[in-house]
Amino acid sequence: MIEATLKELADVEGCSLIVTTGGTGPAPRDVTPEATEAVCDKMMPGFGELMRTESLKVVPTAILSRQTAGIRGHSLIINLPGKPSAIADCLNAVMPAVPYCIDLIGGAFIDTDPAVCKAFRPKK
Ligand SMILES: Nc1ncnc2c1ncn2[C@@H]1O[C@H](COP(=O)(O)OP(=O)(O)OP(=O)(O)O)[C@@H](O)[C@H]1O
Ligand SMILES: Nc1nc2c(c(=O)[nH]1)N[C@H]1C(S)=C(S)[C@@H](COP(=O)(O)O)O[C@H]1N2
Repeated sequence: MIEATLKELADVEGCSLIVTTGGTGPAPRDVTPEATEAVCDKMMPGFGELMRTESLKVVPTAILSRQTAGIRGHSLIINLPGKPSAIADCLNAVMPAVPYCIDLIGGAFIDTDPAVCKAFRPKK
């Protein structure tokens, strides 16, 4: 079901950015990273690495999240944990790199409010 939803958002709805919440832990029902890998053409391990690194500054149990990210067509899929504070910690960590990543995969041009998050695009 997660796989079908991710495919629909990417292929039918044409979403440039898809974020999932929850299901990244070790419990039997936590299968979001598996569903993400199953539908992606290419994995982006740096996202999970950075999100866990930042989350570790907040909670030692950050290592329990298997969150990852990947590319399907012109869509970037990012896994976030289910806890609202974890969502904020993780999105704040990776968001500056998201617009440029979406540029590189041919998605929509993403602008951010610099007061909230300053997008980083390397100078051409
Ligand atoms: N919209 C929300 N508002 C407040 N708290 C939330 C919300 N969504 C989830 N939470 C809390 O965040 C925690 C983890 O969220 P959630 O249960 O969705 O993730 P999960 O990975 O599916 O977890 P589990 O497999 O343990 O059920 C839970 O303690 C839940 O109460
Ligand atoms: N920033 C942050 N990351 C976090 C947490 C948190 O409270 N804050 N909780 C951890 C815990 S306790 C778990 S079990 C994993 C997986 O959470 P999920 O199953 O809701 O995705 O995320 C981890 N990452």
